[in-house]
Order: sequence, then structure tokens, then C-alpha cells
Amino acid sequence: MSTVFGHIEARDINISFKARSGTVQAVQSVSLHVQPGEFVSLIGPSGCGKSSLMNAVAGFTKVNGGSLLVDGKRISGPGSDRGVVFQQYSLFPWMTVRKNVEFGLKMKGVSQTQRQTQARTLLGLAGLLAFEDHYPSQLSGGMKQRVGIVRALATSPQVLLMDEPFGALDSQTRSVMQEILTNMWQRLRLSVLFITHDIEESIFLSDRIYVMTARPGRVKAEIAVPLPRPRKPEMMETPEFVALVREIKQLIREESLAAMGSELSQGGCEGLSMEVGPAGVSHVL
Ligand SMILES: Nc1ncnc2c1ncn2[C@@H]1O[C@H](COP(=O)(O)OP(=O)(O)OP(=O)(O)O)[C@@H](O)[C@H]1O
Repeated sequence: MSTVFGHIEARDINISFKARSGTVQAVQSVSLHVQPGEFVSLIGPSGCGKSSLMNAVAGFTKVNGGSLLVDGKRISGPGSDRGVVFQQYSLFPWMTVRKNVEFGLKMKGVSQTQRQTQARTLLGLAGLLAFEDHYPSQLSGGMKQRVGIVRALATSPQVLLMDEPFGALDSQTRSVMQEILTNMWQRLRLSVLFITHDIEESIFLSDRIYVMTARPGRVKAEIAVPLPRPRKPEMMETPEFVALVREIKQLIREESLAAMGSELSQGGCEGLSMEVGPAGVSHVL
């Protein structure tokens, strides 16, 4: 199935928040794009504005400047063309797995038979059909998050927005979830914008990665991942993969150190010994 929808375009985006201490500039002059059917990750130091950007694409947060378009339309609020998955499972505990998945379709007025068919097809793709009548409390963390993904996909969005969806899972479950997600993404050919702190995860999953600077978040680097698909966990040991990990780690380290350096100097830690590196990066000794 060829994809023609799901194009995200952010041009010169600024996002700021009013805080008690003044205005917090979270994101500054960010331009990025996701092509239809592409898998793109955002990675960067903590607090660099990744979630703010994603919330803006989801329509939960307003931008203060620039333009943010999905399929050429300016984003003015949440919409069923964009599915969202957060780290917290956010399932309705009083509903069965299938009813959770059907919820968005019910809200759209889809008939019961159609809802059930759509939910069961997607649950089958995620290996969860045998659990359709279970309640969330009867599922493991990995299963809950699979239900969360299936629920976000139920209304057939063109775009899937995922904010650290596997952050709460153990590494073994996380690795299985990565494979399940890539399989589903390849079948459904939708666009994915994915936030993670895990460099290996971002490389394993993505076609491209945007590395952000420390706050205010700007795009520091855009990295294409030239690894073939389907991706297999063994690829993580190839020289190409290892080289990408090293490159991204270095980029993020520079930013984390820069952020830490400014926090320490603002916090009056002058007594700490600091060494300034060649790129003006402060290294705490
Ligand atoms: N609603 C808000 N009000 C005030 N400040 C906010 C709000 N939301 C985010 N911020 C601030 O904006 C900055 C960016 O936050 P954001 O959550 O987008 O970063 P992040 O890169 O997703 O962080 P992390 O990786 O730790 O999840 C932070 O300094 C945060 O405290």
C-alpha cells in the first residue's frame, strides 16, 4: 500500500511557556519534517523541548511563532489524523482491551460491527487477540503499551506520535516492542515521530534522527540511518551501527555538558573545577 498522507512540516517553530520565574523558551527556530511513511526520531538532552514539540504537533500545545503543518494544513488542535502514545499507558481500567481500542472509533460514530472488526484486526497484528476480553490490570507493561499503540492506530491516523513509549519497560520487553512496532509500521506505512532518550533505540527504529541542543531546543544535527530494512537486533553489532551510536552520543554529550555547565554556574557553583574544551564545552571535573 503506498502512502500519500502523513507529511509533517515544522518551519521556524518557537514554543515558550509562562512560568513563575518568567518566560521559559522551550523550543527555538526549529524546522523539521517527516515525509509520508517515514520513521523519524527526536533525541536530545533532558528538557530540550522534545515533548513540547510533539505536543504542538499533536495539537495540545500552541506554538509562538513559525508554522506547523500536517498534510499542508495548519494544526489548530488535536485530530484523529494524528494518533498519540505516551510513556504512561493511559488505558481506561474499567474497559476491556477491545473496548479500549474501540473507544476512538465509537467517538467517531463508527458502527459496532465495524469497530469490532477494526479492533480485532489491529489486535491480531500486535499479537493481542487472545487478550481482547482482558482488563488492563491483567496485562504486563509491554502488553499494556501494545494496547496503547493499537488504540492510537484504531482510527487509522496518518501520523503516529510517540513520546518515550517504551521508557517504562525493561530492556528485554523494550527490544521485543521495537520489533513489533517496526513490523506494524511497515505493514501500515504511516509516518511516525518518535521521542526517545535511548540512542540505540532511535537508530534501530528510524530512517532519520534529529538531535536537539540543550534548551532552548534547536536542531543540532540531522542524521540519516542508512541501515537496510527489515532491521534485526543483530544489526546493533555492525560497525555502521556502532559508529552511529558513537556519533550521536558525542553530540548529546556536548549538549548535556553545556546545559549542566550553565546550570552549575547559575547555581553559584563557582568553587567547582571546570575545564573549557575546544568547542567551548565545559567539562566538570
Ligand atoms: N507547561 C509548561 N509550563 C512551563 N514550562 C514548561 C511547560 N512544559 C514544558 N516546560 C519547560 O519547557 C522545557 C522543555 O520541556 P519538555 O518537556 O518539552 O522537554 P523534553 O526534552 O521533552 O524533556 P525530557 O527529555 O526530560 O522529557 C523544560 O524546561 C520544561 O520545564
